[in-house]
Amino acid sequence: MNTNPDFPYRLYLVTDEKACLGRDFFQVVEAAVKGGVDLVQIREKELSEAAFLEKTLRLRELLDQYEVPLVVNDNLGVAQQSSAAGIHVGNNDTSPQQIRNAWAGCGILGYSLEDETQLQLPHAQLADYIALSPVFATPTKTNTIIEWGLEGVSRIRSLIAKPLVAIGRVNADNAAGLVQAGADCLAVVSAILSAPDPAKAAEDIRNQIEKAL
Ligand SMILES: Cc1ncc(COP(=O)(O)OP(=O)(O)O)c(N)n1
Ligand SMILES: Cc1nc(C(=O)O)sc1CCOP(=O)(O)O
Ligand SMILES: [Mg+2]
Repeated sequence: MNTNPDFPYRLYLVTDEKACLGRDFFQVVEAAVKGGVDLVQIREKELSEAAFLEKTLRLRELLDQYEVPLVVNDNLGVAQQSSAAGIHVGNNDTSPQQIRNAWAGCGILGYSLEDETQLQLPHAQLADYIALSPVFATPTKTNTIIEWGLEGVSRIRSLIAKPLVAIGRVNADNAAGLVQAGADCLAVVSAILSAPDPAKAAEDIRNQIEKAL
């Protein structure tokens, strides 16, 4: 288990307005934070650049009240203009090298690992955390390549000391196993945003994480 003081986060909410099932986006995210989410990524793939920036600024204002950092998915311009805490990128996005060169204020740089050989890339070496993409296949994001599974989490844990984030069909039933396998932080979309009670769903996952630490 990683105790990196620069990445103390355990429960990472990744947004998707569709997953809120028609409920108010900001109220659902706020409930999740009250339930134990300690890091949020805004990931809204269907918005225009202007709408994404506006939503990011509004979400930042909300999260600032709880001292919960906001990470922006993919979009370096929006991340910089909103003074977000950081950015998450995958293998088809702006590279971590470009981000480090262009944005001195980037506090949290996340990178999606889809293949063990990518650990050797500068992408992985420049990242503040590595996301295992995905630990379990999920209908929320289908353009993925592999499934790491618990065995993949353990293998990557044995190879690197960097914080490891598990994403993909994470829920209260598999949370403890993922932490025991070596994940430092669990990233969740639907098990929280689509839950009847998002605060309780976050609290249940958080409790499983804390028990397994
Ligand atoms: C925490 C976290 N992990 C993985 C991803 C996926 O990023 P990426 O591979 O760039 O895919 P998109 O999210 O851009 O569709 C993520 N966003 N967050
Ligand atoms: C945003 C994202 N990235 C993934 C990856 O594998 O890189 S899986 C994913 C969505 C995770 O949604 P849910 O918690 O509903 O399964
Ligand atoms: Mg991306």
